[in-house]
Amino acid sequence: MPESTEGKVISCKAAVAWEAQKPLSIETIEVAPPKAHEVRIMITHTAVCHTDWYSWSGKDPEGIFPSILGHEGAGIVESVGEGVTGFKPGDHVIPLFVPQCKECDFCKHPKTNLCQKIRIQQGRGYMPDGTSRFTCKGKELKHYMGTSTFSEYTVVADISLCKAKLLLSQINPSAPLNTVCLLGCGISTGYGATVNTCKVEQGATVAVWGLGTVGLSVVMGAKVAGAKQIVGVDMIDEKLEAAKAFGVTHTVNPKTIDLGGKKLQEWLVENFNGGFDFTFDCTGNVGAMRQALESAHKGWGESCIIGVAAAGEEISTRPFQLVTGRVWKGTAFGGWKSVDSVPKLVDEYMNKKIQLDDFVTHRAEFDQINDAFDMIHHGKGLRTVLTVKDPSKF
Ligand SMILES: NC(=O)c1ccc[n+]([C@@H]2O[C@H](COP(=O)([O-])OP(=O)(O)OC[C@H]3O[C@@H](n4cnc5c(N)ncnc54)[C@H](O)[C@@H]3O)[C@@H](O)[C@H]2O)c1
Ligand SMILES: CCCCCCO
Ligand SMILES: [Zn+2]
Ligand SMILES: [Zn+2]
Repeated sequence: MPESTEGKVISCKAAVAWEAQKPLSIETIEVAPPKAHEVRIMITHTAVCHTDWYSWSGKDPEGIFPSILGHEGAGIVESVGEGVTGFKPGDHVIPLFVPQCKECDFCKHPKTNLCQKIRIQQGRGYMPDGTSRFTCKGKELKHYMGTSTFSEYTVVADISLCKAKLLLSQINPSAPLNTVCLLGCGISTGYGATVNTCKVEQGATVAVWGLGTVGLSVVMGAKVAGAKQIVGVDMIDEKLEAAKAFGVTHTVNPKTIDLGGKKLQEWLVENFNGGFDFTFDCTGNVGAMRQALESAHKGWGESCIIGVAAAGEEISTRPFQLVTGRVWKGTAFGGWKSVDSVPKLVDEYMNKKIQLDDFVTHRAEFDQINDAFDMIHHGKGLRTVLTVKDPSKF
């Protein structure tokens, strides 16, 4: 049994983002013990979400450097700070970039999951007390999205963490951390956008722009909800082909389709019975967002923005699109009240109501993190899951 590290600074490996667009550098960093209402976690596995790449690109105002990025991870509690009651060393956990304090006005409101308790400091790259737990070569490193999973050890607020199990059952030892880490962001988001934000119903028609992990989890949610038609839109033919296995019934490549001089949304409205009950943007491209809105059915169509556009980008449409009954909305983390919901998603996976395994197209070692960034940026595969610190090896 390794010597206890409780209360001590831990030196460990991390992928440091020193500057925007510079390859992440595997360094030895120091991780301070958790303060009150904080938890220190050994990260066993993490994936790379497109948002990690977006923040790394320098276009994200909350992409601060130097920092430890990463927000789609899972791990094991190493130690807890004063006042933490819901976690103990050894618990299997998933860090949450949307916290749930259950005290703020947002947590108390049924229409949102956007807990605001630690929002300001999290956006500044700090823990709730306004300081960092990370240093490297004498320099302070910022936190990211309140999770920073690109490190063998990280520290999160206790309201930004949930157990990888249902709240009422014992720890679900069979929940594989190397797969349920995906519930930390992309899959929970797309699935939640469908079942929470839009409440897609049996027999609905759906169109999804962007067939990456988020888009395909929208497709999975639409299938679970009983949609009768799911149109997938992507510019990469391999993505369109792969999407059929997830439940897409029709595919459209905006780059190659013959629109007869029409806009894509006009063509879709003409060829798909006046448009769709629900459309989703999972690209981050404001042009695609407009196509999605204007492909929603007149009178009742709803369009949901999930994609994160570059800072300063704006969306536009003619007001008449909304006057005639279309609804434009958006979602963060699929509307899930995170601490309460993610353990239930773990069980939905374990009970085969939703699937995660097919979203893992690559597995790699932590040192290969830059390859994973390159792959997500070039639309190769879906999720690469990195083994950060393998618990079986010590
Ligand atoms: N709102 C949230 O809570 C939340 C959560 C996770 C991810 N995101 C965002 O969702 C988006 C998707 O994330 P991901 O990890 O699935 O990314 P991804 O890169 O795996 O998938 C994006 C897909 O969109 C396609 N695409 C890009 N531009 C397009 C266009 N104009 N028309 C059609 N297809 C286009 C790409 O080919 C790719 O297949 C990103 O913007 C990400 O930042 C938001
Ligand atoms: C808060 C909405 C953006 C979060 C994107 C996570 O990938
Ligand atoms: Zn994400
Ligand atoms: Zn709250």
